[in-house]
Amino acid sequence: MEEDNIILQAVNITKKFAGVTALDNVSINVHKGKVNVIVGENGAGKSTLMKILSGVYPEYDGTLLLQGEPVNFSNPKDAMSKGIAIIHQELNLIPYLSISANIFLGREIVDPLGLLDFKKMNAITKRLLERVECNVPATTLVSSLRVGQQQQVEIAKALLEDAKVVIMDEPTSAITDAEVEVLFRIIASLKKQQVSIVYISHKLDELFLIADRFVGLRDGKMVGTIENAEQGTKDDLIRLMVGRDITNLYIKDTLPLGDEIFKVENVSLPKPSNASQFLVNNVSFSLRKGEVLGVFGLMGAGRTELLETLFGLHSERMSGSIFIDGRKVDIRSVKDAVANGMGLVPEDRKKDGLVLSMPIYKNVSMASLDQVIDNGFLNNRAENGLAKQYIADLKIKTPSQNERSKNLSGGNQQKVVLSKWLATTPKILFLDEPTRGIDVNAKNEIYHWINTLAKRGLGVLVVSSELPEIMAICDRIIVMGKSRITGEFTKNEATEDIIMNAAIL
Ligand SMILES: Nc1ncnc2c1ncn2[C@@H]1O[C@H](COP(=O)(O)OP(=O)(O)OP(=O)(O)O)[C@@H](O)[C@H]1O
Repeated sequence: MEEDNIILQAVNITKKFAGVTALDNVSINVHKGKVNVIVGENGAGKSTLMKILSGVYPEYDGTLLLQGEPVNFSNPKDAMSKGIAIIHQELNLIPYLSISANIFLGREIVDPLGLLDFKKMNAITKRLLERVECNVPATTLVSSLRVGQQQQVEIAKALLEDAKVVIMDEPTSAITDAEVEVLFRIIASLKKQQVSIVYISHKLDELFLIADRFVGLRDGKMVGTIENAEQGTKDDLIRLMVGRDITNLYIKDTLPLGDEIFKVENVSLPKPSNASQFLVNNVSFSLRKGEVLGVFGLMGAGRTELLETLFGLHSERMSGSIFIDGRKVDIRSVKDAVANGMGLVPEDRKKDGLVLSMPIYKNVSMASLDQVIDNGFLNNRAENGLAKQYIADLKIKTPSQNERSKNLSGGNQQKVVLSKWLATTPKILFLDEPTRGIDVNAKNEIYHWINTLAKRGLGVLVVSSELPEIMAICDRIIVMGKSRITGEFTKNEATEDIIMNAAIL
């Protein structure tokens, strides 16, 4: 590869945090007009490297070269003015401002009188929105946009500054399949304009659709590249990430099922704004001990609302009945749910699952304080012991149980949330998208965990929008569409086509 095909280079980059070397002498090249995919297990250092490339971390050892010239970005704005933009997993728009105001925030256009030139800014925004296939007026409030559209606005914002490199950190983790298609078309058109993409994702199948080349990171080190993505196989990619083949790929054991542990009858949840429309509409199902029941549905089908309703989060509006071990229960709060042996690992770990500023051990014990209280006092040793056990069991990558949760990589944060709920020793566990943002190896480990829990006699309800996942890990699958149950299939009956057809009813 000739030098002029390389737009951005990281040369011998080392980045240390207290106690952790996140990047160890890493050198990578970003090729011009290509989709450069960075792969690696959770905690490998991908996000840290992206933050260095985009000015979020101005301090590190080593050098960045932009078109062969050394650069040092003092902050993301500085990086952006030099043509490097980053689209974070959590989008950064201001909801109560218009699209145009967001795009021009901090770089507003003023007319000769010094007044804000809305007409000009709206006109430029309109053109940028067209480039990213977002067909809404420039004056639309960001709060009224779907997540996928907000992401398109972020990309439009990057294009305003004529980005040469756009970094995307797990861009498809929260958008619909239709929005993914639009995103991939935008990426293709950016490539044509010689814009370079740096892309991180754990969804291996999608990577093969868009990657031109792969760069592998492992434990903070650069371990190799696959220069021609078309010639790489899924096994090559896994080997690059993990350093070995994953031989123990998951297939669920078929276990004898126990008695019915959980039953739901005619559960409904009306919309807060309109009691004649429903977020969950007349849902009934049952779950047996040792059973893994999947809930599949497209975005907005009511899956997360169903779990929340059953977990006592909307008790004031909910109707219908819940039975545990054949006994009718009244779940009016999360506390009631936990007291009745239920656990919920939520979809949005940062918002609902973790207190990020707290150390790991506090998060792990948070929902099971009775286990770590001695004579009315918190027993620090018991709390630490509990956390240590889960760090070992779930292979959480951290210097110690004292590390603040916000310093963990995304995948490892997810494992802490899982630990928190396993520590409550639930009888019924709800998992909402349990492997989002999780690498291929850790996914496999989590599947084995789910199997182990089922063997211990738990009833497990798993919501997932990944069809291959739900088909691999469940004994039975219910499908939701438009807030109702639209299909139910055993493991043997389920095929991707049948499930998808039920979901789009
Ligand atoms: N601010 C921080 N303070 C301390 N340690 C950190 C900080 N940020 C990252 N780390 C550590 O650096 C390592 C690399 O983390 P990074 O987030 O870059 O991984 P990643 O490859 O993006 O992982 P994932 O796929 O799980 O998101 C991890 O061990 C993480 O705990």
